[in-house]
Amino acid sequence: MVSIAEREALEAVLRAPSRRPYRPPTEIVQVYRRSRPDRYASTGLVNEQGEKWYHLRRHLTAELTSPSTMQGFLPELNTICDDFLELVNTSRRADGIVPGFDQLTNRMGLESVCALMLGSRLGFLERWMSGRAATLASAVKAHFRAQRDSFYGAPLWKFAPTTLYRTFAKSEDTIHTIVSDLMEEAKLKTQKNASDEAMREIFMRILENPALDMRDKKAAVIDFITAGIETLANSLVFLLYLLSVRPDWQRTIRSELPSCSTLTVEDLAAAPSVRAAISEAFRLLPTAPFLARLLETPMVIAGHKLPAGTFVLAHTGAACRRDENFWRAREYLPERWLEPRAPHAAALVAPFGRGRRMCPGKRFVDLELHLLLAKIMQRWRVEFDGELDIQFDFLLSPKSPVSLRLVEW
Ligand code: HEM
Repeated sequence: MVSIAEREALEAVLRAPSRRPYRPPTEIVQVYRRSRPDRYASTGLVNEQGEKWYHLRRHLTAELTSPSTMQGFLPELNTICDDFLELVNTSRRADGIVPGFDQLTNRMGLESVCALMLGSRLGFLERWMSGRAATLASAVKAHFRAQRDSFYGAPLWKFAPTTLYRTFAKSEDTIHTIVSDLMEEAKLKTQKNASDEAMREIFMRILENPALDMRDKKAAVIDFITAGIETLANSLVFLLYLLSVRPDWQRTIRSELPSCSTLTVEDLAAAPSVRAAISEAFRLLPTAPFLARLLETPMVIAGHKLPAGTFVLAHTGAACRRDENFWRAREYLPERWLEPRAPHAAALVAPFGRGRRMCPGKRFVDLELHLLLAKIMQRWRVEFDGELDIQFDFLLSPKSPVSLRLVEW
């Protein structure tokens, strides 16, 4: 395995043309799914390679990456964000502190990604979650942790069904069962009530696509849900934490926003300070701080010859913190995105990856983070005491629990 963080090396690896980029799979998912052909026709979009990956990508992501589908989802997303703010408000103490803010953002991630993928609201933002919502939330967490541990720990699970492997299999099993039930329910609801087409568009397109095996459809929903929740939740925590040191920027954001609660694409476009705040948070604290690739052709990097098949970790996050790539690189300065000061190697900021394997959730996340930040700033300013504890948890994650303060303007 080779790690790189130099600008030229990163550009060479991430810009190498490839029709079917090879990202090393998470082996525990691969092994488990191959052992369950009754449930899985493939290892899924995140872990497949080559033609099979291309087939899944083509049929599963067209709607998700379409600007018009996302615009159609905007009214629903406005409501989901408002419900999240209400949940935050009810959890807020008299001094403005919101204990366990990270848990709330996780519920927000679950509700919005499930609404997007299943076309119906599941109740993760209700004050008291249903038993099924709580079970799904903890299975998603266990699934994620087990993947991380299988990646970094001793690979004993490859030789015997260790506790780690059983935990992973149990979480995958729980998620599969719940997602199967939810898909059935969502299908029935859709047949009964065709009024909310924008919200159901992605789900129905996937469900009705004759080119996809039903097992792949379920695996896709599982993969989208598990890929989207922690990433989204962590990004919101990091964004608010970084912004807490810039009360002036918070005031600028607020001054650019209207006071109405339903925000449109035009409202967001008229607030460039929101975009700048988000871009800067992704530069300084990206939840996915590196990208993994397998070289398809031999390459010479910094004078070293690397053969085809080399596993490369491209540390875009580390490169973004170097002064040779960004002016005052270690500081949170959203203004750099409105008036760039050299050096400004914007191409190194790749929180959603690069090329054809880039995150298909990017457009959705962009919209959701814009809405959330705008709505929070309309109502409160954010304060944080001290430093946020961050751990490398497969992704960069805040060490739980996170408490921040939301103060009325
Ligand atoms: C802030 C939130 C998110 C971040 C930072 C993020 C980041 C990433 C990154 C870095 C990759 C790897 C890209 C590459 O190798 O070039 C990826 C892949 C992926 N993401 Fe996301 N993601 C986020 C949210 C989401 C959401 C909400 C969804 C689903 C709705 C999603 C679904 C996926 C899928 C399915 C892949 C695999 C794509 C493929 O291999 O073709 N992600 N994401």
